[in-house]
Amino acid sequence: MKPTIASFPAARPRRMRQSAALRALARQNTLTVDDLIWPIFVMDGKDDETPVASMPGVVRRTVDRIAKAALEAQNLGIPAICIFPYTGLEARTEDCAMAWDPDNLTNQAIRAIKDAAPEIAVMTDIALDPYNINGHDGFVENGKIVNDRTVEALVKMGLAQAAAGADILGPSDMMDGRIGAIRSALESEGHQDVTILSYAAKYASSFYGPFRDAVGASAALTGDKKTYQMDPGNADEALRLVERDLQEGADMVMVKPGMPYLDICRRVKDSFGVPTYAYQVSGEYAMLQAAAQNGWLDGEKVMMESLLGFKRAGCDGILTYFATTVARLLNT
Ligand SMILES: NCC(=O)CCC(=O)O
Repeated sequence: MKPTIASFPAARPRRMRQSAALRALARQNTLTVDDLIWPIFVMDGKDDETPVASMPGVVRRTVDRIAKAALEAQNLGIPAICIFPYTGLEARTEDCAMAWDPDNLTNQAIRAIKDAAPEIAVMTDIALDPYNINGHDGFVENGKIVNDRTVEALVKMGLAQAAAGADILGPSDMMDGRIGAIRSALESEGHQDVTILSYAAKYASSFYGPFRDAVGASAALTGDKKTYQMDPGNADEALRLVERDLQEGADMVMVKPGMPYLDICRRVKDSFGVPTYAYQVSGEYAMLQAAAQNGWLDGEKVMMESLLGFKRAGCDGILTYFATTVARLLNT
């Protein structure tokens, strides 16, 4: 589209910026509570929570507290909540069997949320890393992360989450062929209405550091995830992966991290026009919070501006640790 504009002084673009009223009328993108997905951390125990040191304002909660938090989120109008389990070394094994245990932390949390806050959509994470002794998203054989055997395990993990009542499955593992395998298993096991939000373009990023502290993965992880997550220099590959995941049965797609990858969000939205999400990851959150705590940035303003940026880049929603803070602000 090429806008037709007069030349100066007939055109004075500042006219439309002169008052809050005119700016509001002309504003193309806005952030609403409907755009938010709230990632939360669940841990073992009862009626307890512990702060995540590298993510000021974020806590890990026991299942009962997760249920309360979900109800609070539902009351704020937040449409979805995404569960990540905190797992110590004792939950981690070579065969990752806990990942598809019907009573693992995630599945307990799904049931508790469904009970306490039935209207909020429950999203999960599918990857073996919380239960893997070496912290990888897939099985490791002779130093290599193996694809096809991992996909079989991811299918079991997804089916257990669907059986527990998850509304949105989020395969974040970046193995090849997992979306198709999960989709056909859901079909044949009677879970045809369960949606898949594929982490289609997930980059091997250094912005995940605080998250790995939050879920207890920092100590477990050996090496890096560069053989399965995307190279930060690539853009066209993201479009190929999104297209593939859509063809395999994803309902929604995600770009991750968020702020450094807004170009990818825009290209994905323009190319496919499907529900597109970005994950404003832990490092992005930590960065903004640290600067705000030092008085170097206005925390509230940069929070809102950073999230509006995702809307402008074409996203339909954002996974953000700021979700409840933003919702409260938008609701006042
Ligand atoms: N699979 C989930 C993540 O890797 C989250 C990353 C983050 O928030 O840094």
